[in-house]
Amino acid sequence: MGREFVNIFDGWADSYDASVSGKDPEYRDVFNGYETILNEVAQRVSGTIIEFGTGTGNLTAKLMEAGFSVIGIEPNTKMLDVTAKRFPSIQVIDGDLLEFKVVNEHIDAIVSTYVFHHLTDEEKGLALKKYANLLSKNGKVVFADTVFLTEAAKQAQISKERNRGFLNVVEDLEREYYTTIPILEELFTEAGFQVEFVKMNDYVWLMDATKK
Ligand SMILES: C[S@@+](CC[C@H](N)C(=O)[O-])C[C@H]1O[C@@H](n2cnc3c(N)ncnc32)[C@H](O)[C@@H]1O
Repeated sequence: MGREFVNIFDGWADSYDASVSGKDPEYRDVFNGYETILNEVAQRVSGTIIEFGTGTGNLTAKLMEAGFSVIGIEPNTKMLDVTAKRFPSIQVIDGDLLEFKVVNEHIDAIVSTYVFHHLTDEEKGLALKKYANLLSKNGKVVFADTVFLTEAAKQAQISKERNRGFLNVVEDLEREYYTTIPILEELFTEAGFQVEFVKMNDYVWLMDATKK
């Protein structure tokens, strides 16, 4: 479940770091302030952390630099290999946002950047309930991802990208499950979290949730 987009990353593993550093004009706005976004996520957590969708390990690096204990979970074999080779001292295991096995660990926080939109809204709700069961009171979920204020704002952004010929971004926005702040607020609250949202760029919002 939630793995329908995993193969797309086979073709992106080698060029992903060029995209996040702004070399792909189509994705420049999506990754605007990428380093700040990763730092902001890392600053809001501590302890033993599950990171979903490690990709090439850029958020993992921030968490490791801060001295945290990281368990990486990544469904794409190529991406998993990149993170595992970059950080041989940590566990990077095959799994996804919904299906993962973490044995005998006390988990303080769950993080991800540019990943949560791979789940439908229904799956997002199931995943958040699963995370709530794994965390103790005051445990944290901190995600950063493309989110829109409203469905109308999403459609306006798709039109803007179509008008400037950024058809890869249009395809991405129409293919995957980019959702809205009110829907996410409801899903986090229903799962037992208190959540706040912080706008990071034209696409990305940070979701900082604390288990009640
Ligand atoms: C856009 S990349 C983000 C990588 C990294 N987190 C970053 O911020 O640079 C998305 C990552 O999520 C992974 N992914 C795709 N579907 C997933 C799922 N259902 N659960 C967890 N990770 C998933 C992809 O394989 C890819 O490594």
